[in-house]
Amino acid sequence: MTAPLLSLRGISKSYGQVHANQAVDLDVAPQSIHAILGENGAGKSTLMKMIYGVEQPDSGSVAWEGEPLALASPAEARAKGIGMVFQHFSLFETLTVVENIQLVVPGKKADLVKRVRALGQEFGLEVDPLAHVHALSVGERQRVEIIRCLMTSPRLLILDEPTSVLPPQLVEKLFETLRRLRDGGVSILFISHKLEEIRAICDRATILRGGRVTGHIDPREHDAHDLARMMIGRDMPEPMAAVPLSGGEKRLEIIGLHHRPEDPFAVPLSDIALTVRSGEILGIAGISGNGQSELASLISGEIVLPRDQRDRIYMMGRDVGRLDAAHRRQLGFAFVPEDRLGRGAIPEMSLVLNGLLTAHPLNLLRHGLIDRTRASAFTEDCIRQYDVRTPGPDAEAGALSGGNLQKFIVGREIMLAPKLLFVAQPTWGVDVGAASAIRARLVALRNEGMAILVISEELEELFELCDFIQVLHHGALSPPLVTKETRPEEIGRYMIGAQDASKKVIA
Ligand SMILES: Nc1ncnc2c1ncn2[C@@H]1O[C@H](COP(=O)(O)OP(=O)(O)OP(=O)(O)O)[C@@H](O)[C@H]1O
Repeated sequence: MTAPLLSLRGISKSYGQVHANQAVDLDVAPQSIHAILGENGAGKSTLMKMIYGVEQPDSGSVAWEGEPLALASPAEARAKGIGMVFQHFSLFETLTVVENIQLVVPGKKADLVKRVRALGQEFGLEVDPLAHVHALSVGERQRVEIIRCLMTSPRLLILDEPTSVLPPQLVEKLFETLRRLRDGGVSILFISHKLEEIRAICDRATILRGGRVTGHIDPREHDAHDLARMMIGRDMPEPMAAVPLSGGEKRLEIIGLHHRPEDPFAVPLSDIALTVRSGEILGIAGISGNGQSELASLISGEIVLPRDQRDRIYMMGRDVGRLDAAHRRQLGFAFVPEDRLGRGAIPEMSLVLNGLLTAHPLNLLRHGLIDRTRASAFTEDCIRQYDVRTPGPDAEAGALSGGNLQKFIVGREIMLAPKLLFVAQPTWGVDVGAASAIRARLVALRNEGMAILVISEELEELFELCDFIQVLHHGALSPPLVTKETRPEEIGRYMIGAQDASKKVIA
């Protein structure tokens, strides 16, 4: 093998009692796309943070082109030619796209605007350089992160789950970008839970389990089942079979909803209509930035409708358009937002307190004070049932790995036993084993009569979960399509606004 670009030997890192990485060896060859595989909490992000200078190893050595390397900060890593796109974004919401880029990339604003547009077009990462970040969807924010990284011309690019919020069309485009970068001399470290993607794009893979390397392989020589087994150490759980539709009562109904958000960068919604009944799962497909976050805010109650908009949103038979989130929850509504660190959890607070945020009605308070015993018991139950890997209920939410925090939030909301559950991006960042466990749980709840609404950019996920799918495009929803009778390409056509077929639409 040619001399490695980057070489790690015996790298270890602990956080208190948690051994996030133990004696990790890794060689990244020049011009390679190298996958780092492992279940939630296996230590992938920690390892990447050490390579990028965000964290420093407790022991072990790093060599860059054969020379010893010790990085005290990301700025030093960037100066060496190492760039990283994080799983959780590091953009300032109140600044525009180009202002965020200016913080890292030197240059005049006007020139940077031009470069952002040009790079966006070249790599299928279009985003308005003058838009404010707070008005962008998760998918668009990720595009900004990737563009910002490419603008520093890295020799090693670290991508932590880059495809998790990209629609299928853009994943293929991103892969073309990555191949082009590799052919141009850049090496890429690629973290993903999507095993088919790893097989499609990576030429090497290193597998981590419990912070240790369990193998270095060529992923093209193994099928996805093999890879999953190596990662989680056992076979994948079987999908849960859905019982026939019950035709139950309407738990969510939206009728002719128009909404023009105050924010000029947000997507206006027009004539939204959907129904979710007890015992069924409705999925909303679509490319991010087509109105998903606006629709989610209106359903969750984060935004209430103006006085003149009556009879637009019904939950459990009640007009809830003017009710806030807390009142909607009182009716039996629960919600998992897509943005787990901003809306789903408070990173600086313990899991117990994060549990209380929405689960306090489950008798976790006494005389207006927190009942520690019950609150801890609730949190421990959630940790156990949803296989959340953490030292315990007093751990800070922000210290959990991304997938483990997602499992915690999904678990907390399901444990409220809602009549209507709304989940945005249910398995974003969750490893394959845990993702199939979450999906199986959602189908089981549907079988027991819960009404479930799911927003996801992953078509495969929607096809596995949903009875019906509607597609959101430019703020308008397609009619409901019966999942069993619909092919993914048909959904794809609605996603890009090229479909007008009315067949297979339910009455
Ligand atoms: N700042 C921190 N403080 C305490 N523990 C931490 C911290 N960062 C990571 N950990 C712990 O280290 C372990 C490895 O976490 P890491 O984020 O590297 O996992 P991961 O493989 O990237 O997981 P995921 O796929 O869920 O993103 C986990 O048990 C996590 O809880």
